[in-house]
This record gives sequence, structure tokens and C-alpha cells, in this order.
Amino acid sequence: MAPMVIYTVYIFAIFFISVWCSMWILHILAIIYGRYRLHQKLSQIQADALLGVSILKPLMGVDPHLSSNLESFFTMNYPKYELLFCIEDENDPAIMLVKGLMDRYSKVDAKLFIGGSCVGVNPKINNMHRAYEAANNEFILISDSGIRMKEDTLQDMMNFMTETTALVHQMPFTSDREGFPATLEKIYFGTAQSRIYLVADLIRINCHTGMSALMRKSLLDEIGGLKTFGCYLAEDFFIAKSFTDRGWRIRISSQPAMQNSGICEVNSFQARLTRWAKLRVAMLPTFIIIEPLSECLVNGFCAAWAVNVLLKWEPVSFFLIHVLLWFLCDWILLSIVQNGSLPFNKFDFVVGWLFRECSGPCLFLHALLNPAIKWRSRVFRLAWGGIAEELKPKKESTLKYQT
Ligand SMILES: CCCCCCCC/C=C\CCCCCCCC(=O)N[C@@H](CO[C@@H]1OC[C@@H](O)[C@H](O)[C@H]1O)[C@H](O)/C=C/CCCCCCCCCCCCC
Ligand SMILES: O=c1ccn([C@@H]2O[C@H](COP(=O)(O)OP(=O)(O)O)[C@@H](O)[C@H]2O)c(=O)[nH]1
Repeated sequence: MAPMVIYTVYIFAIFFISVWCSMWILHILAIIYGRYRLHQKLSQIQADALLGVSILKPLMGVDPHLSSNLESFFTMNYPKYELLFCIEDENDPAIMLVKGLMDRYSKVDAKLFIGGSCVGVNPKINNMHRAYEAANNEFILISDSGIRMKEDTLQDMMNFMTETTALVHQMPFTSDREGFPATLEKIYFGTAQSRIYLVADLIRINCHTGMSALMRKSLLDEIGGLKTFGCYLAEDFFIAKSFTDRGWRIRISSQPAMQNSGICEVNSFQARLTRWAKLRVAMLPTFIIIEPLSECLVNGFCAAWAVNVLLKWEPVSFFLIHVLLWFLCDWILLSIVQNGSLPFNKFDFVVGWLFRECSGPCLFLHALLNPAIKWRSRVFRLAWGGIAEELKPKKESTLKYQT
């Protein structure tokens, strides 16, 4: 072989080994940090941790769990909070459901905002904007429709809102539900995503998914409020970035977010992951390379080739040992995130884990090849940098345009 080719092969091999070593460091850090950081007991409550919170609940449609999920917000143990429900479509069945809960829990301060307002492209921001303007408290919590709270979840989040912190978010996880799709979701959020989320929090990298995020309203108001982020679909990433750019900290709370949507299907879950991957790639183009390389099978395959080139090690055995160790680390991390018994057995875990690991790279490739983003009833296109454009705006938008 020509020296040039040999050098190139060696450079690739060294690169793959470096990524492989980095991933094992991530595994170890995530397990140690997860054990120390998650599921802490609320032994003492910070003085500031009792200040008022306005909770923004953007809703769109109903599912079989919506009522009980929303009810969990009425029964929280926290001294001062208001619930601001936001529904864009005046014919949405969620309106009746929310009104019913508001009647049942009439002592809880709750308001309903119907119609939204058009301040940008992001439909979630459009839906929440009026409630944001009406929010009366120093802190706001943006909480997606599928989130379920425990009595002390808000207190847990507020406890991490220190003087230097602008945003406390919950690491995405799932409630216990039955069936293979639920197992798959729990495995994904409790392994691949938790690993990155925990390490990002440890080394203070912005990795914020806005499904349950508590923030200082004054800091958002300083830069024009929520509507400033209406041009992005990944408003969560840019909100967090605006805080870190100004020197504030963002951190996770100790309780992970309990996603408990009543719609739990493999197809819709994969469509969601594909949509998220498109957002990440548009915001951070280096993800085109590093994200596939962070997947167990791709990572193991590249490393097996590299050790064969550099050290003449037997690649198949190396690959199989790699997969086995990765699997064990994932089991340990999932058990830490779950903090109790899992709702499935070890065989279900093996099947779900293999399915997730094999489908992950394929979904990523699918995301790269199909850049249009479908989110609920709308389709968007993203420019590099994350600015969004709606491709097929609804003919007769129910939104009231705001000048
Ligand atoms: C050699 C080192 C290897 C490093 C390997 C890093 C590889 C990263 C691999 C996978 C990335 C997983 C990222 C996990 C979280 C992302 C979840 C996500 O994509 N969320 C997006 C969508 O959220 C919804 O968006 C709409 C909104 O309305 C909803 O409410 C939201 O839920 C979200 O927009 C994106 C958020 C941030 C993405 C940035 C992630 C950066 C992570 C860098 C991690 C580096 C770790 C440490 C490396 C040493
Ligand atoms: O057009 C939309 C799309 C979403 N949402 C709300 O935005 C949140 C997140 O939506 P979804 O669960 O679809 O996003 P994902 O978590 O899958 O990114 C939910 O509370 C939705 O009700 C909204 O208000 N309008």
C-alpha cells in the first residue's frame, strides 16, 4: 500500500479508538454521576425554593392518560403555584377535560387560554404565549402535555434553583406502562439518552429538552420573553443557550421527567426520535458524524476494525465483548434511573435493547435523508442553525395573529 493510504488508515483507526475510549468514559461517568445525582431525598428545602411558580401547560388533543396526568398537577405539594392551560383550537376536546378538572379542584389557581397567538413558527410557543404574558410569578415551568408529576416534583426542581441557576430541567424518562413500545421508550430514555444527559450536566454542556423546564421569568423577559424563540422549533436548546451565554447555570433536577402519554406506539416513538435527530443535526451539524459513532453497534464495529488494523486483535471477539459490556452498562444505568424495580423482565430488556440498538442508526440515517419535519399537524423545514419555516401552513389558521 502507498504510504499515503497507510497513514490515512492509521489516522482513521486512531480516531475510532479515541471515540471508543471516550464512550467508555461516558458510560462510567454517567453511572457514577447518575447514582450520586438522581433521586435525592428532599431533606432540607432552600429558602428560595418556596417562591411562586406559573406552570404553562400547552395542550393539543386528548389521550387516555391526559386526565390523570393533568390531575397530578392539581395535587402537588407546593405552597404557591398557578396552572395556565393553553389550547390553540377552540374545538379541542382537551378544553372540556381541563374545565372539568378546574371545577373539581376549584381551590387550585388555574386558568385556561384558548386560541394561542402567532408570534413565530413554533406552534408550542404560539400556544403558550398568551399564558406566558399573563404569568404572575417569578418562575415559570414549561411542562408538556404528557408529563406526570409526583407530589414533590416541583419542590425537587425548585430546590436546584440556586442563585446562579437560571433553568432547572428534568431528564427525560418514562412512567411504567405495559407493552413492548413502553419497554422500548423506557430503555431508550434510561440508557442512550440518560448517558448523554447526565454527562452533559456534569460537564455543563447545554443538553436541555424542554418537556419539563423551570426557569427565571425575568431572564426571559430581559431578551423579549418566550416569543424571541418562536423562530426555532428547538426552542428549548436556544432558551438554555441564551442563559448560558449570559453566564447562568442550567442543571437537572433529581427526579427524571415522567413521560406518561396515553399514546405509546413504536411508529410514533420512532417518528419522534427522527424529528429530534433532525433538530439536533440542524443546530449542531457535527452531530452528523458523532451521533452515529456514539451508537453501540457502529462504535463497536469501527473500534473492532481499528484494533485489528493497529494491534492485529481478532475483530469479531472484540466486537462481541464490546456489545456485551455496553449492554451491562446500559442495564446498570437504567436501574439507577428507574430507582426501583423495572416493569419488565430481563428477557424483555434484551429484546428491547437489541431492537433499540439496531434501529437507532437506521432512524438517524432516515432523518438525514428526509429533512422535512412533521410535528403534530404541521410540516416544517429547518435551515442550518435551527431557524424554522412552516412548509404547509394551515389554510385557515385558528391562531390570532399578533402585531
Ligand atoms: C467523542 C465523544 C462522543 C460524544 C457523543 C455525543 C453524542 C451525542 C449522541 C446523542 C445525542 C443525544 C442527545 C440527547 C438529548 C437530545 C434530545 C433532543 O433531541 N431534544 C430536542 C427536541 O426536544 C423537543 O423539542 C421540541 C420541544 O417543543 C419539546 O418540548 C422538546 O422536548 C431538543 O430540541 C434538543 C435539545 C438539545 C440537543 C443538544 C444535545 C447536545 C448534547 C451534547 C452532549 C455531549 C456530551 C458529552 C460529550 C463529551
Ligand atoms: O402544534 C403543537 C405541537 C405541540 N404542542 C405542545 O407541545 C408539547 C410537546 O409536543 P410533543 O409531545 O408533540 O413534542 P415532543 O416531546 O414529541 O417533541 C406538548 O405539550 C404539545 O401539546 C402544541 O401546543 N402545539
